[in-house]
Amino acid sequence: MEIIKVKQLTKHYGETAVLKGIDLTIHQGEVFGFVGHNGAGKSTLIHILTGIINKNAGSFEILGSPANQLNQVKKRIGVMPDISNLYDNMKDIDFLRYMGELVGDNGSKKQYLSLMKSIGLAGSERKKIKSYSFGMKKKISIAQALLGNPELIILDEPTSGIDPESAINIRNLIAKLQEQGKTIFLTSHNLDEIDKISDRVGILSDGIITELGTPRQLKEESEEGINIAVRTKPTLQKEQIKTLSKKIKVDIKCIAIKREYTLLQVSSDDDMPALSKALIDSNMHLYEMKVEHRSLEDVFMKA
Ligand SMILES: Nc1ncnc2c1ncn2[C@@H]1O[C@H](COP(=O)(O)OP(=O)(O)OP(=O)(O)O)[C@@H](O)[C@H]1O
Repeated sequence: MEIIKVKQLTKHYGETAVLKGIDLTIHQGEVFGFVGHNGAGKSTLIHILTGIINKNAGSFEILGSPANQLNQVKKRIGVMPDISNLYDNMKDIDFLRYMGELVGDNGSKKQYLSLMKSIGLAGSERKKIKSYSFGMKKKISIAQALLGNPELIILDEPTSGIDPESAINIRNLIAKLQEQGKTIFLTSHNLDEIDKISDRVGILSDGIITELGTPRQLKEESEEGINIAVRTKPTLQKEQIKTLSKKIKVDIKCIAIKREYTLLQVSSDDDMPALSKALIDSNMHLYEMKVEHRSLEDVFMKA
C-alpha cells in the first residue's frame, strides 16, 4: 500500500527554486531515510506533505488523500514539531496530555510516562519544558509525534543533538514502530544511522531526488573498484605501490595513506591473492588487509 505518493512536485521561494520536480513513492511499513545537504529542501518537502506550506506545482497523496484533502488524514500522521514550537511553560507530562487530546489520544498518566521512558526521558517527568536541554526538547518532540498512534510518522532530524545512548534508544524505537506496521519518513545528517535503519534512502540534490534505493543498492552502484586497506610495518608508500603494481602486473591505485594504513584500489577482488603474496614476498611485515566497502557517505559525496 502506498502511504506517500509524490509526483513532479515543485516549490520555490520567490525566485529561488528549492524543489524542482520530486517523484517519490513510500510504501506501508517502510523506514525511508531522506538525506541532502543543509538547505537542500528536506524540511520544505516535509512542510508541504504535512500541509504547513503549499506546493507550487505537481501533486501528492498521503494515506490515499490528495493534497487538498489532507485534513481527512492529519490525525493518522505523527509529525515531530520544531522544538521552537513546544509550549515552554507547560510541564512535560501536561504537554503530552494536552497534545494527545488534540489528536484524540486520551492516554493515562502511566502511558505518557511510559512513552517518555521509551525515548529516554525517564527521570525528567514533571519538569517545565523551558527547563529542558536541547536534546531533551528533541526527545519530547519525538514523543509528541507518536501521540494518537499514527500510521505515518515523520521525523525531521530526530537524533541530531542527542547523546549516543539516547540516539540508540530512538533508533530501537523506530525499529519497534516499524514492527508494528508503521511507516517512518525521517531525515538525518548521520549517514551511518540512515544506513542502519532505513529500508530505502533518497538523496535530495539540486531540487530533485538524484539517488533512490536500498542503502545496499546505492553503495553497490557507486563501486568502481575494490578498496583495500593494508596495514604494514613500515607503512606502504606510493613509490613501493608503483613497484608492486609493475611486479604483479596489476593496476593498483593509492587512494590515501592514513597513519599505518594505506588505502589501495584494485579493479577486482581477484587481484587480492597476487597483492597479498607480493606484500609478503617484499620485506614488509603485513599485519592486516581488508576490503573497505563504500559507505553511504561516499554515495552522498558523489550525488
Ligand atoms: N520561508 C522561507 N522563505 C524563503 N526561503 C526559505 C524559506 N524556508 C526555507 N527557505 C530556503 O529554502 C531552502 C531549503 O530549506 P530547507 O529548510 O527545506 O532545507 P533542509 O534540507 O531541511 O536543510 P537543513 O538540513 O539545514 O535542515 C534553503 O535555502 C532555505 O533558506
